[in-house]
Amino acid sequence: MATQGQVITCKAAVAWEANKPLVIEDVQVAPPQAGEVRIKILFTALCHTDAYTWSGKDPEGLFPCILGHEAAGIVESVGEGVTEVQPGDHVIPCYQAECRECKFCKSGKTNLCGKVRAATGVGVMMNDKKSRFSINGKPIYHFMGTSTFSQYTVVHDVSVAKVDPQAPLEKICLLGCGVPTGLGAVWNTAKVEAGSIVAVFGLGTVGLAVAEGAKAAGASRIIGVDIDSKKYDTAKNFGVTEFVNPKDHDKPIQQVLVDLTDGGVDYSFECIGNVSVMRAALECCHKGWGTSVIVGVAASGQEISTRPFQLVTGRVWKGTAFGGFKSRSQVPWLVDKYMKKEIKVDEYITHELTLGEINKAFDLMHEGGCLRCVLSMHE
Ligand SMILES: NC(=O)c1ccc[n+]([C@@H]2O[C@H](COP(=O)([O-])OP(=O)(O)OC[C@H]3O[C@@H](n4cnc5c(N)ncnc54)[C@H](O)[C@@H]3O)[C@@H](O)[C@H]2O)c1
Ligand SMILES: N[C@@H](CCC(=O)N[C@@H](CSCO)C(=O)NCC(=O)O)C(=O)O
Ligand SMILES: [Zn+2]
Ligand SMILES: [Zn+2]
Repeated sequence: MATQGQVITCKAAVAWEANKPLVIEDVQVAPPQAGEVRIKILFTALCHTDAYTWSGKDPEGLFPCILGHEAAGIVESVGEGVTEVQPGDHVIPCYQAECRECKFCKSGKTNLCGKVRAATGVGVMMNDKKSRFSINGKPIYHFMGTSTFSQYTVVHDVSVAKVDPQAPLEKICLLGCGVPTGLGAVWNTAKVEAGSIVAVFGLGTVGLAVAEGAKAAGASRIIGVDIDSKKYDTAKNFGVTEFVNPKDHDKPIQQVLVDLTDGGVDYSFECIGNVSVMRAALECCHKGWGTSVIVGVAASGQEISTRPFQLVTGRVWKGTAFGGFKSRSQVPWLVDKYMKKEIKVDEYITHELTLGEINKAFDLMHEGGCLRCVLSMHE
């Protein structure tokens, strides 16, 4: 291939500083080194975690950087020793790696992987602890090991899922984060059983995917909780059977839910990133067995609290990263499920823009009507 082994200059949205508009720059992308893969990103969506890091509240946030972690593309070239993908393969970059060799991967207890996490947390590649992105010699940090707001990116080979080439990349890019997170929170982390009563706090993409997962698991009631009542109409299509707006009640929301459910829900999911809501989500769980899963990402310095008595009396507090899915093994399986129409993806896409319109896309994210906005990277 003509570009193999060469530096590629392409367009990328660079976050120079926290909260300052992203700037479309000509960025130099170095060739992949051993164990690395260079990907032509065709489509990327925006996730609230990109906005979180951009806001400056992420303790791992480094600037200047290239954000983005929910994308799909085609392998352009691979570094030495890469065997599982080759140029031309259709792939989804995975911010949660899966090396299949480390203590985490071999534990059988978690989807977290330890192989490259230290490097991805400080915005560099593991080989030489340097970035593959630069602008006129000035390094630009990677983000979450993916940096998909660039027409080309370099990732570790343990962070690439090879997927069905028939699958539409402009849709399956969503399987890089939000949708699997919600589905997996229900199926892998909570393991919701048929007949369960479920409460979902926050009806954005992640919360709606929780509802979808709970419906598939056979939940008998799926109670959506959101401060925006307009969310209920859409949420019904994803399985939400009842809706509660905390603003319509004088009582604390946990009490409202306990009263509605004869003592509390079997499972609750916090899909917002608000530590007060995390407490409410735990405390609305049924005594003796109710389990609450934290999915939302809260800002640096925020802490959760509750009376220990809540746990002493049998409630369980858990969290989930990427819904507990093993990325390289299970993202292709999720793509296949989408192709068989067993899970929704298209329904979460409310807007489509281009890379050049990325700041507008971030503005849209803060509007109630936006679930996922997909950017076409080469228009
Ligand atoms: N753990 C993971 O692996 C993982 C993966 C993806 C996203 N996330 C996180 O999940 C969270 C949700 O992501 P999203 O894309 O669905 O976000 P979103 O902003 O689209 O959805 C959040 C919803 O919460 C509602 N809300 C806000 N404050 C509320 C309150 N006090 N009470 C009730 N509802 C409230 C909003 O109206 C909105 O509908 C974010 O924090 C994101 O960073 C975590
Ligand atoms: N740097 C952040 C981490 C935030 C966080 O918890 N990220 C989630 C993914 S959010 C995707 O939209 C996650 O999977 N965490 C596990 C991991 O990062 O290994 C902070 O410190 O707040
Ligand atoms: Zn995300
Ligand atoms: Zn591993």
